[in-house]
Amino acid sequence: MTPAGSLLAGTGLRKAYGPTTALDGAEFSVHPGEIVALMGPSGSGKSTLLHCLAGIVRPDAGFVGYDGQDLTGMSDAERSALRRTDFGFVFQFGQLVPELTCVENVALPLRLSGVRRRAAEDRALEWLERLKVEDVRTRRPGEISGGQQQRVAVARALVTRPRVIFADEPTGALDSLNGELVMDLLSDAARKAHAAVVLVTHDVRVAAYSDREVVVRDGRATDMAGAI
Ligand SMILES: Nc1ncnc2c1ncn2[C@@H]1O[C@H](COP(=O)(O)OP(=O)(O)OP(=O)(O)O)[C@@H](O)[C@H]1O
Repeated sequence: MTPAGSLLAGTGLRKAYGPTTALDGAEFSVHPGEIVALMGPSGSGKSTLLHCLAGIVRPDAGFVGYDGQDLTGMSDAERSALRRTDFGFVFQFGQLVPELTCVENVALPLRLSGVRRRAAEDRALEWLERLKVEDVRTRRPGEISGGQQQRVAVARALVTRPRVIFADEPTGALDSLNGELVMDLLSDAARKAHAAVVLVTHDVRVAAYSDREVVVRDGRATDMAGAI
């Protein structure tokens, strides 16, 4: 169902929004432990491809295979359960729950999978320390900076040790030092925990952390290694 050795793969993915073709037969695959950067001009379909691969957007045609399962054939409930247990998300905006403190936000995915409050918050605090935002643990997202929010969101994405990490401009709100910190932690997730990491970025410094760059243009994806 997926190319040999790959953990996640999309084949013949098509998606239109009204008259706009966002994906036009895109192909993509990623192995465990591999970091792939999706690059390309604005509006070329990078985010749509990421969202299809993550089971957030259902493609009009084509299929997504994950670990021997057909993601496109699953019900919404099955896909949400899979996203919670196996996937981690780092998006630039709007992912923290405004009513919860930062430590509660990071602990949330663990709580949803049945970990007790104390243990979940201990682990959440360790990740806040790794991201150097432990000092904002009792504050709510509206009371901290955009860059701090992004680091809290990275902590929340990594706390469950996901098998696939989807990151859309993961360093967009960060200065270069904190950008490096986030990229080092995403690299660790790939190298040490063998997570597959799919990154959307315009930043060549971020892309430099990847093993492979895939260029998306007019809704099609081309592996740069194959193009050389
Ligand atoms: N929800 C939506 N409704 C309507 N059109 C959409 C929607 N999402 C994306 N599109 C359109 O689909 C095309 C691909 O968008 P997408 O966001 O995937 O591109 P992108 O490469 O990620 O762009 P950027 O680099 O600017 O974030 C664009 O023409 C965009 O306007």
